Amino acid sequence: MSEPAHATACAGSDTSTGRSTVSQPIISFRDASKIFPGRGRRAEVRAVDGVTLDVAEGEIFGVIGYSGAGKSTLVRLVNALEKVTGGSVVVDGTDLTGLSEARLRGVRAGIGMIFQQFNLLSSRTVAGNVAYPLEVAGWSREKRRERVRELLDFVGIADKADVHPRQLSGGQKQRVGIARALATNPRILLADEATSALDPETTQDVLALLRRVNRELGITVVVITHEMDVVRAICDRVAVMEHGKVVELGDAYQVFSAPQHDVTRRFVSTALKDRPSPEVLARLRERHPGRIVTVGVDEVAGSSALITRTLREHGVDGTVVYGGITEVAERPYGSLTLELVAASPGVRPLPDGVAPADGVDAAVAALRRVTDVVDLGTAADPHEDPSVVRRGVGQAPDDGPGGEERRARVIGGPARQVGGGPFGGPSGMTGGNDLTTGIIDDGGKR
Ligand SMILES: Nc1ncnc2c1ncn2[C@@H]1O[C@H](COP(=O)(O)OP(=O)(O)OP(=O)(O)O)[C@@H](O)[C@H]1O
Repeated sequence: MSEPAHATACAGSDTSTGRSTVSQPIISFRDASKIFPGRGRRAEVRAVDGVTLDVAEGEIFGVIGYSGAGKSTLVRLVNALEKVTGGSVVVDGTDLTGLSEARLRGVRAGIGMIFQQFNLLSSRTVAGNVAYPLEVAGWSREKRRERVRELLDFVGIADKADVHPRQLSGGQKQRVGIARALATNPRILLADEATSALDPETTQDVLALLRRVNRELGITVVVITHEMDVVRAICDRVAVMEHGKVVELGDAYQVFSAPQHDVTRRFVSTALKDRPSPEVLARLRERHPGRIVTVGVDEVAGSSALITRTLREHGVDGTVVYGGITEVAERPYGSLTLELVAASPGVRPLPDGVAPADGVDAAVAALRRVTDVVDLGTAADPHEDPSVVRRGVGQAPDDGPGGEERRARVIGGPARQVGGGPFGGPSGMTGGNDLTTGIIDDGGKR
């Protein structure tokens, strides 16, 4: 794993945002397990299996995994919609193990939750939905009205207060869900596949709203998803789950740039489309006979200006033939694939002592000193792309001298042992809903 799971203080958010980078955990899982007993011939299910991790106060923490990995069960342990069968979960200093229902209601009051299917009350207006947890909590009519107005303003649907959910788009419904979850000022928001039913553009809008919830209201957000793009867009840290266990845990940028586990590599490859596939590479070689290299671009090494300067110093022309630079946790990350050709001395004088034939080799060596480089050879002498192997089955790459040190600079810590690549209730609702706290539950989707 990328990070000791037992740490009591957690690495927090991006320093460039000016937010605190270290804070105390607001949620702690300690060897937490949830085993659903077998029934008849059905075997027991270890939905959550010995998970130890901390969620830092004020961060956006992602939990990613394929279907059945245990993500939903893990977060349902946080508001005790499911109870641990082993280990413990501590929320905001309170150990939930063995807590009475009355005490649990107090803990739940500090936790909001939103769902993939929104779970709105179809018989109530938008304002009525948002007011619902306030009614349950005993707020006066006047205070409720004021709070609902404030919340609908915050989520950007003040004009929809009097319409019913059926008249709303998916994105608007989720905004109502978010407003309702925030109504009683929770300190934690759990988002269970909150954007999975939305189109890509609406997904971005809702993710931007969740980021505002985190930044402007200081609410810790735990995002469950099966989409690495969601992690890329908003998460500070991420836990990758498989078969009930956390198989990788770390800063989102670090996990993207040096994924350790096969499952993580598969997720990362779905979110980063910057590398040419073998088929694309074959076509590139047909069109570009020169030396093809893929260079990493990130906030420390490999800025395009640095790459251009390095090539110029070696009398080499570089043409971008493929690539993409995106943001991971609001920091630049990606790669460019270049065709390198020694500049003709007639066109541009070579630096002293550089012969045209040496230029490309020397430039590749120099690029390796400033960024991660995958040398794909030429059409006449093609080199295999090790990242195809690396991203597929996880062999450790040889990313050239200085690779570990470079990655350490990128992730802001000491050099690590890494095996990853250089880029390397009421009507209309289902489920059990706690009418005392206004907690809305989707019944665990089962
Ligand atoms: N109430 C339950 N009774 C029995 N088994 C359950 C129950 N809830 C979940 N499970 C099982 O626990 C495992 C983990 O389920 P969980 O819903 O936590 O996974 P998930 O990663 O959220 O999956 P998905 O993305 O499909 O929702 C699955 O095998 C599931 O069938």
